[in-house]
Amino acid sequence: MKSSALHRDTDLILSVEDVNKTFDGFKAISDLNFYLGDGELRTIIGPNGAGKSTFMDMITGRTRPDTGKLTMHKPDGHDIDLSKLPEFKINRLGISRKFQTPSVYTQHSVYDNLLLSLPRSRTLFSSIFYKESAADRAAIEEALETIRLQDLRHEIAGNLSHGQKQWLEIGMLLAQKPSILLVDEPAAGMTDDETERTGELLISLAGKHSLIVIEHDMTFVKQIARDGKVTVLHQGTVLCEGKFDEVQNNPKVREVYLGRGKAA
Ligand SMILES: Nc1ncnc2c1ncn2[C@@H]1O[C@H](COP(=O)(O)OP(=O)(O)OP(=O)(O)O)[C@@H](O)[C@H]1O
Repeated sequence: MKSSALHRDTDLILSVEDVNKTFDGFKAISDLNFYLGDGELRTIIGPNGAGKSTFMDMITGRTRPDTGKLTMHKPDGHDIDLSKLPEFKINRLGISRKFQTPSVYTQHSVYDNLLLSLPRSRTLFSSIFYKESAADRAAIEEALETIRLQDLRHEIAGNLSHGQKQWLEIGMLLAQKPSILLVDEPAAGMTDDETERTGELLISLAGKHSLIVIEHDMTFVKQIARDGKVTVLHQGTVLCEGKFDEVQNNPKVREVYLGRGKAA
């Protein structure tokens, strides 16, 4: 039952099958199997060292699996073997990653940050002849609306709050129209209000994009998971998968994760 072909009926966008990764004799990822539906918002939790970052690193090509398959399923029916591709080519396929710390151009305005992130505009930006097109402006307006920073479009990004910077960076990634967006602990360091708004933002992206969100904050996980699936990683493999309540009440999860006092 591990053939990716068998899973095509269910509109998958990503299959990770029998993946292993060892660092200096330490098995960071162990027989990992994971399937992401097209348009799904999947939350991943797991204790420190469970392999969450390594998992994302393998999807984006930052780290190569020792064995196993990572396949992106394109809407046109083509399957692409990610394990053979360099990082920049995986990015060009529409797999984008948002790291935990915000990365924006602090000297530029919110608007110009979004302009800079549009495909092709970065190399042209410094040219005095560069003028954004109507399509560019429409894409920027759409991103501003999605991240709810319309009123701060002229603000210098360096002056934004931590949460606003995170939303801006998400907007910058969205300007590239990713198919799969990987988001690493978006709520870390945010106020409660910012956390809730971030949850609303991610929920609004599901359907248009497929998302994998790693998070430790259980209130936030509950907010974004809603009726969707939560995957629990432990010792480099999937310990269990299910709805938030099922996962939270699973004795194995409580033992390895919730029982360690990190969660609600
Ligand atoms: N480049 C590397 N070299 C050696 N060991 C590594 C490397 N990358 C990760 N590891 C080890 O693999 C294991 C999994 O690490 P990983 O960072 O993927 O876990 P994580 O679930 O993201 O943890 P955290 O929640 O603390 O970020 C850890 O024991 C880590 O020390």
